[in-house]
Amino acid sequence: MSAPQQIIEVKELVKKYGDFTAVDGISFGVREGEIFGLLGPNGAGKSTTLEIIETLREKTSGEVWVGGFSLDEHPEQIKKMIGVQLQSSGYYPGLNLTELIELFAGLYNRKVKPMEYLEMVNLGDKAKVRYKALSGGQQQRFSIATTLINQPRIIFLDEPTTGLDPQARRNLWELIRKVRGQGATIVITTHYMDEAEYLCDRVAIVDSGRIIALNSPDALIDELVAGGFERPRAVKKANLEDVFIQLTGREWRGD
Ligand SMILES: Nc1ncnc2c1ncn2[C@@H]1O[C@H](COP(=O)(O)OP(=O)(O)OP(=O)(O)O)[C@@H](O)[C@H]1O
Repeated sequence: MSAPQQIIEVKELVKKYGDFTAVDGISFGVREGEIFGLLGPNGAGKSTTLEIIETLREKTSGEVWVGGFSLDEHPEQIKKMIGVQLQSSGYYPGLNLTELIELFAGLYNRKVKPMEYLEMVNLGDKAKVRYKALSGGQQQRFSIATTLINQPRIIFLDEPTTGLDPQARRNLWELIRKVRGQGATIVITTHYMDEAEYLCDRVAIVDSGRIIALNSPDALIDELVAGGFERPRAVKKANLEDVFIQLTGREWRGD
């Protein structure tokens, strides 16, 4: 097969759990430097797809390349170039944030200044606080900091804003954009349409283990409108979330 042109290439990926097909022949490519979204409802197969690319889950069939390396032949090379967001259960509850960053750095065999990472995600004042004492938004920001320690070319974020309030979500969106601005490619799963529209350069809409559309959010909307679609009522220039943010402020707070 010819050499892949994109930083991630997925071809005809299938994952079965017994008789159930969770991922049903998915193919897509991710371009270097983009924020690529897997958008779909609960159970669509987004996490399964992500975990296979991350080398954390066995596939049933299909092919995956990351940074030119085949998942079947060079999973170790792939692990070196990716940053994976751990679920919160993966953190030692008794360690403070500085100690946790040092622990990760040790795993990756890197010397780092923990404060640089904490400041990047606006947690400099929490350096001596334990992970479990953080709020939901702070925990998500911290977990993004840990994905950066390995200086990865590609960062995978699985539903990074689920359960956060509007300020915390928007703060996290800005953080994700900042990380991309430093040169990383980002693959994100979400079931929030506004998140995909705001953050992603391109999205694959996943449903029942298949990709049913893939394009930039603008192009997908334009295609729909070109097909004669009209919203049933006039579109307002703001939504309730905008009202909430306007009233309660945009600044960092105890999120
Ligand atoms: N270990 C497993 N054994 C059996 N079925 C599984 C397993 N893991 C996931 N599934 C099933 O595979 C389907 C896809 O799950 P997956 O977690 O990939 O979906 P998702 O799109 O990420 O959804 P969510 O947003 O709910 O996380 C679901 O129906 C789920 O129940």
